[in-house]
Amino acid sequence: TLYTDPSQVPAANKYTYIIVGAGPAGSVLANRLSEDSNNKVLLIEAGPSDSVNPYIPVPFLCHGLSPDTNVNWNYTTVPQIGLGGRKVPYPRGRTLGGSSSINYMIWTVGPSSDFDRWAAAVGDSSFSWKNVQGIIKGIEALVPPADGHNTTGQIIPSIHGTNGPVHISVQGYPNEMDSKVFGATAQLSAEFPFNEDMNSGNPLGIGWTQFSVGGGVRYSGAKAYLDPIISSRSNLDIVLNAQVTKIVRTGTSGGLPVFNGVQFAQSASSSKYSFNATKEVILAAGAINTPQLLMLSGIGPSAELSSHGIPTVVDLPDVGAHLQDHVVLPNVWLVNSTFTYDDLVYNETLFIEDYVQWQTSHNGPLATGPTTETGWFRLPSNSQILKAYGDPSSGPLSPHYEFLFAEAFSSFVQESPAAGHYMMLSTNLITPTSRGTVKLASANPFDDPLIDPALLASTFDKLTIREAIKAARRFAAAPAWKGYLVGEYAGTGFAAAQTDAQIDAYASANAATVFHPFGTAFMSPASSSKGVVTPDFKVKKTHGLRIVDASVFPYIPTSHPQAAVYIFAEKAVKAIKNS
Ligand SMILES: Cc1cc2nc3c(=O)[nH]c(=O)nc-3n(C[C@H](O)[C@H](O)[C@H](O)COP(=O)(O)OP(=O)(O)OC[C@H]3O[C@@H](n4cnc5c(N)ncnc54)[C@H](O)[C@@H]3O)c2cc1C
Repeated sequence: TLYTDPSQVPAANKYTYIIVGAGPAGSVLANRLSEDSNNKVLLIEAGPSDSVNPYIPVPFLCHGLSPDTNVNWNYTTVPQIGLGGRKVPYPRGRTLGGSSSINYMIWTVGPSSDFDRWAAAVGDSSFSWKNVQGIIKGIEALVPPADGHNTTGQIIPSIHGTNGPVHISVQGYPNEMDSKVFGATAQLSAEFPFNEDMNSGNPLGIGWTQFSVGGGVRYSGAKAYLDPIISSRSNLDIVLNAQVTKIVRTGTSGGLPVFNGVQFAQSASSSKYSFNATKEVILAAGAINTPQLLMLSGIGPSAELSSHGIPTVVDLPDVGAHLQDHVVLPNVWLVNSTFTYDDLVYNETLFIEDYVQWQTSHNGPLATGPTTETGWFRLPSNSQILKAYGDPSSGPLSPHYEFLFAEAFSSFVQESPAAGHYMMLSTNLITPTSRGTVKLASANPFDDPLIDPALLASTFDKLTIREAIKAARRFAAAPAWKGYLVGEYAGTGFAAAQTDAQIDAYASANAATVFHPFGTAFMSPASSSKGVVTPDFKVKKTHGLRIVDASVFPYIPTSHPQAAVYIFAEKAVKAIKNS
């Protein structure tokens, strides 16, 4: 049953599992745990249905879902030291599908070494690359792009799943820039090699972006895992517009506090409702709201809790610590072209034509994701930066920085100019050594948490993004761009940023988040005094409570991370079913 208001859930209902948050992780859990008809499952989502915003299913319109929309928590960071004290928007999805309903849909599983490093860090080989292959194939269904073109040479079908819930495709509708990107890749292949499929375990090089898009439609966690079962599974209840305000301690077992109750409400002024799970409460509220909720419930660093008058039930200092995020720096070039996606911003008639085409056939330019090529690179092995600061990557296949290409103006700091044609080649920092925090602003669950992703805060991060910008300029100097790239855009300070000091100042003034918070309730061996959850996703020093979402990763994926979240969630299901 789908309830749109907390007051509709019958008070007499009994649940085996209560899941908090309907992002990709929560959607996987709700589907898999309700496969067993003996389980009665309640999925609680703070936001509304994903049907309230018509842009959600339209791949290219992901740009219109952040910031400040009705399916978003619309957070802002605290002032960022590495960004000259700027605060930056920090969108998180607040609807069925969570952030996978507002994200940019880039689908990357990351390097094999990420999985092997997680396995080593948590002391459990089931997380290794070799051991998650079956899980990855079970999640994916590789499908043709919306324009149906032959994808030979763009993707290796044999490494993908064919029958999973999340549809995956390359973008379709090749544009003018694509041939230039691959021309430059061929010309400069020693530094920027072509990679036919970056989801093979080796992402390095430049290739076609794969998206969680099928048939021209976004595949969010909700579309993939909830839509197919929402009306048929009588043992699954979903309640929308219900914000969990506290995880409730219901007793003690074996000397440990049992946390299998939840309290939720529609808003600060509305009534509160409480339910207990007979087995477990599973937090899947994401890397920002999961630590917030733990702290509101007395689970976290005791000094932080007592500063807000919250009694500590379980002292876990790593709750809200170790926040890791990727940094985006959109670099813009002017291009010599009569059409780029900028025209959709300038020409309303054209936009409406394309939108109508998408509405009638799920086809056309809006049926594709926003960034047609992606590249992953390492600092050179003799790099002074690696010598001085160590190598934070997971191994020789793990990238330090990324290129993302889009045939349009893009800046997180400025509005689009009123005219002109542009290309964006963003340089993204993938292995940050900075660590930030999520803290409470107050004991009121309806106050936004204080989010400090510490963007570009460390010297390693600053020096690496500087090298990435220089690499992007080397790539843009390839002969293939001649006649197409006109010059670097001046308005963001890019063209004028030539000395190292100028480049650093430009990066600090223009960088923002790639929206990938991770690690705020990280996993470690059960015997370790560090960390928040055990390798079977149980919250340490408690009974009846697990966390399954982006919070639990000991290191941020060196990729776009949604695939890793699905993989961890499918792994967690196995752990829950086995216990
Ligand atoms: C704008 C944007 C673009 C992105 N682009 C990409 C991309 O292209 N590729 C990629 O791989 N990744 C991308 N990501 C990241 C990716 O979407 C996330 O890593 C992933 O969704 C995290 O999943 P999650 O289940 O941990 O949390 P979330 O997806 O954040 O879901 C958490 C859910 O819990 C709900 N919730 C939170 N608190 C409560 C509460 N107290 N009570 C009830 N419900 C609650 C939220 O409303 C939300 O629905 C992007 C993210 C954003 C925001």
